[in-house]
Amino acid sequence: MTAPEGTLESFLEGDCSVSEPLAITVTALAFVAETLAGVISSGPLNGRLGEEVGANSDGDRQKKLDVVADELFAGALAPTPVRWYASEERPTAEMLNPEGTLALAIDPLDGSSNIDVNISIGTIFSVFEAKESGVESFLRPGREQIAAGYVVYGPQTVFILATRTTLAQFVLHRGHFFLVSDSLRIPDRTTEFAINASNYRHWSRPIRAFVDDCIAGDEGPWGENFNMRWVASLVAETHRILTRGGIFLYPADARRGYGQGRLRLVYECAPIAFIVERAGGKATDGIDRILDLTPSELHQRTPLVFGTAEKVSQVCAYHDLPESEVSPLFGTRGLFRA
Ligand SMILES: O=P(O)(O)OC[C@H]1O[C@](O)(COP(=O)(O)O)[C@@H](O)[C@@H]1O
Ligand SMILES: [Mg+2]
Ligand SMILES: [Mg+2]
Repeated sequence: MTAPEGTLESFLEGDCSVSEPLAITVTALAFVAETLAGVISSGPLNGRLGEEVGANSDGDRQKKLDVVADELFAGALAPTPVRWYASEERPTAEMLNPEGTLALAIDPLDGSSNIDVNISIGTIFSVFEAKESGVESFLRPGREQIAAGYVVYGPQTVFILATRTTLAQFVLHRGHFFLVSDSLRIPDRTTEFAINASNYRHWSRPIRAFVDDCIAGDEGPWGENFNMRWVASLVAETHRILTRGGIFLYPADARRGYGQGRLRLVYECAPIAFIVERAGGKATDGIDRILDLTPSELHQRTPLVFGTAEKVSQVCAYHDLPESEVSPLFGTRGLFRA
């Protein structure tokens, strides 16, 4: 076994981009992540964690573990410098510590549909300097984040932390998160894409055209074969792309309620975009940079396309193609052929 390089605690102490309030907050998040990892790994021995217990303010069904995770995070963060807490599971931002200087948005449990089937799930978080009100603290462009991260509860429990200057990966081992990498880079080339293909008929023409051209493989304009993955846990897809490259798409589609896709800007897309950019990748809504979008409400959704920079740029280019080029009747998309 490789000797661990140090713990999350020692990393937080030694990294000058981590202020004391941020270090205390991240330590509390890691404490809950460790607790949740234990709860999740016992599965049904802890009762039915995937049981439906209601719906959140956004209309999503809530599973028991969604609620348990939200309460654990809110409880652990209450004595930290977090002034404003915004969660997928709560209608509005809530004040935790009136003296606090930070605002933290969280998807306490990401990938809820995978709870009962023992597939990787996770937590996503985003940190800003707090402003006077909860609304002002979160309804601002994601580029103003001071840190973001995620946890994957999978075969390994992995904690990813991005600050304005660093991106570090830790793995849980015997009660401590150990540093395993501080130089994650998304590979520059990829032939792997991730999208829920069951929605094909609901997509816009540029998205269909891009996916058609990936599926066409070495007979298509890119001249190479692609592989496809869909885990249905954003954290797991992000971690795969951070590790071996790829492109993820959750576009807008024509289904009722999916006009802005499925994923939430404040506590899913913005933190993932912050991490992906730190790793040299790109994150857009298909056209515009995610980190430049200003949300108008806490639970706002946005289409999300992220991963290997070259591929994400190509999706933007498909949106600029003339209608004739993305028409289903157009068999030989000329513009991208070598
Ligand atoms: O079931 P679909 O439509 O493929 O959506 C899967 C997506 O939904 C999510 O589960 C949404 O997150 P939550 O589980 O936190 O609501 C993402 O993790 C995942 O990428
Ligand atoms: Mg989620
Ligand atoms: Mg969730």
